[in-house]
Amino acid sequence: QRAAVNLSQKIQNRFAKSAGRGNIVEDKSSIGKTSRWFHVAGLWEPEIPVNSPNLIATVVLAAMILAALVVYLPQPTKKDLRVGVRDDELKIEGGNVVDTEPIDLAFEGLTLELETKSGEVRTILDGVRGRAQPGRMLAVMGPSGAGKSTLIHALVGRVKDNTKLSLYGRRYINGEPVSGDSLLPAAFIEQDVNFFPHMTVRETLHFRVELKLGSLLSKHARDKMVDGLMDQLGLTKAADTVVGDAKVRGISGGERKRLSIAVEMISSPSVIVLDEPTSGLDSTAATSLVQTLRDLADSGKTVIAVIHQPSQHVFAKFDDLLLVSEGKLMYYGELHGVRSYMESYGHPATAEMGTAEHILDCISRLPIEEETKDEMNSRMERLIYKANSNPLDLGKMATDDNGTTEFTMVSRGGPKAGIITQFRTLFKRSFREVIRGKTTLILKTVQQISLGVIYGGIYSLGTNQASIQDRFGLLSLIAIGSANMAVASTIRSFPREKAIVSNEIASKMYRTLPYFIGKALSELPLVAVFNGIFGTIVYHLTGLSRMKGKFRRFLGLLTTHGLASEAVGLVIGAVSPSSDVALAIFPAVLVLNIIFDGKNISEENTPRLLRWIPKIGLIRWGFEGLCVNEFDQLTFDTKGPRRGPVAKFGSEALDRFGLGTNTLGDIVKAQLSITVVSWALSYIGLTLTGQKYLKMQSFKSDSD
Ligand SMILES: Nc1ncnc2c1ncn2[C@@H]1O[C@H](COP(=O)(O)OP(=O)(O)OP(=O)(O)O)[C@@H](O)[C@H]1O
Repeated sequence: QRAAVNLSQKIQNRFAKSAGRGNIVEDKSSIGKTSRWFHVAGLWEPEIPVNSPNLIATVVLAAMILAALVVYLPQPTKKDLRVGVRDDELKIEGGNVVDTEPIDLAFEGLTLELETKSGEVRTILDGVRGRAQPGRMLAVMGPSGAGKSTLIHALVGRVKDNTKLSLYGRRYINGEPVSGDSLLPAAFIEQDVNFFPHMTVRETLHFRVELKLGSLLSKHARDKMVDGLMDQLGLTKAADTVVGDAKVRGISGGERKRLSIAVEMISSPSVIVLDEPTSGLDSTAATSLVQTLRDLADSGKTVIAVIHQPSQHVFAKFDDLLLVSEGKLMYYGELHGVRSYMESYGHPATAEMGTAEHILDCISRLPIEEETKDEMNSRMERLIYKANSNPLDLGKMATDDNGTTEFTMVSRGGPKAGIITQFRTLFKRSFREVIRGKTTLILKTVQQISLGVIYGGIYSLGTNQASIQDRFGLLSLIAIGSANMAVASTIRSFPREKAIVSNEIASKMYRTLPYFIGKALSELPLVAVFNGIFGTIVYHLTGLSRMKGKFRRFLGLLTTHGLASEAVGLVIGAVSPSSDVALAIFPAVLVLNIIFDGKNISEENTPRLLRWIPKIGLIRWGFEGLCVNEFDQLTFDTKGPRRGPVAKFGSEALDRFGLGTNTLGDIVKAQLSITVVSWALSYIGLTLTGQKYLKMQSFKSDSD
């Protein structure tokens, strides 16, 4: 008995010490107003001499200002355009975008080298040349891995920046050389274009038209343009169907391809470059899509498309052909001449064999019929030699300076739409996505209700001493559970959205800031609703305190906690290149947050270097807020079952974990600070991780 009394005394002493510790740092009156704010946000620690948290705040603010300056200050125009080719300044006449000037695109010496892990250099493209002209369609064909996709990315200036890659070559537009860092003003349609799945075809086009042409067109003219584009690309039937994705049933594969062309056609670009537009389509859909491209070419556009195993119908719609194999040019010329060309080099096709199939056989390093290995190699060498030595007119203009002066294509200015239109349009899109994801909405509702019922079925809080432990346990689980859910759902969806958004920002449709504000605000109502559902059930079933105002404050605190958690999810998503990376980072972030949630490790025993973590801890502030709200003014029976020392008042119970030194106001401010700083970090992350492209250096031989 004596030992038990001693132990109890020891524990009480320890708690008393812990309660005292809660007051050690707390002479807030001596801290100025601003410092107090930092203190609340966990960014100020008066008694730590090296003020690292404060340093973090300063660095974050400085980085934000720098990022804002980089993004918002007018970018200098590199060099004026010397020829009639325009940048992305659009001209509008009679409510329509005036067709941009036809573009004749020629290229030579396109070479891409990759430094492999062993230090060797692998040549992915090897001096490819060719020409694409207005009113004509150029097909790029070759075996798998030949370099077709790389070639068209290089042509438009979109080979992703990578220190292991070196890109060489020269491009000419209407005979004049363009600089290596020029992004061609071309519609570039990748193989898989991502769209927001819950928007209809019409809404997707409206969104783009509004942001791309902004105030240049009236509402009526914008509607007319959207109808015109749908008509031109055969999308009228699907106008009011949602676009969909792998999970959401939407328009067909062919219609998706058409939509990706339609969104690029808004600014009526002169060049249309497509990476395998027919892949995944049946032969009727493929033929009909290529006919649409044919119509565009006939209207004066320059069309370049990588095609894979085309049917004879599809193949015959092209005018010119560029064949590559192992990164080397195998043929460039008119399409109708290729069969006889191969025949003239000793590779006749049987009558029943399709031309496309035959030429792929001719340019693949695989034996044709009885061919020996040497014969196969000599066939390849002969074709490579001929393709590269045949004279080719690139339409180069004679210039005084031997064509060495390049002109740079730059996109002048920022988005066409004003900042308010950008914000309004982006908010509308985000909100629509949030509320139209019916399956997600239903699942989340069921999830919140069942969680509330589970907690309600387990916990039954009274006012005895044991209920103190139950209260702490329940509130801790609520804080952990709702943070986990909010962060996880944000990082699952955001990286995919980021891919779309980064492209849209890169094409100067809008700025990062209005996107962020629109996204954050659009999610707020749903955070409040779901927390409301869960909070109402759990609050009433478990028997949390019914004192006046506490339930309302409980819901408010859950909402600010949810908001802060979503913001943290956004940072993880913004700095991660993919969902997989984000999901890999997430457990570590969550575990750290749980460890330092305020009750799992005491402040005294926290390694000194890690003491800043609880100050910015998501769960710590959520847990503390819920506890302060619940225990405030609560009294407990001093008899009956108990865990640890007796606490008559709620404040004594709070003291056990060193809680209760911050007011609810302080806690909400801390949660809002976490939210704002997380938004700022995500904004910086998104701005700094924007896509960069490799600059094309002049010919390989020049630089060797
Ligand atoms: N950034 C890169 N890093 C490493 N290898 C690359 C890179 N870009 C291209 N390659 C390699 O270059 C080769 C050509 O790739 P590319 O995608 O251009 O081929 P493709 O002809 O379009 O093939 P497919 O028809 O199968 O799509 C491939 O072997 C690819 O792995």
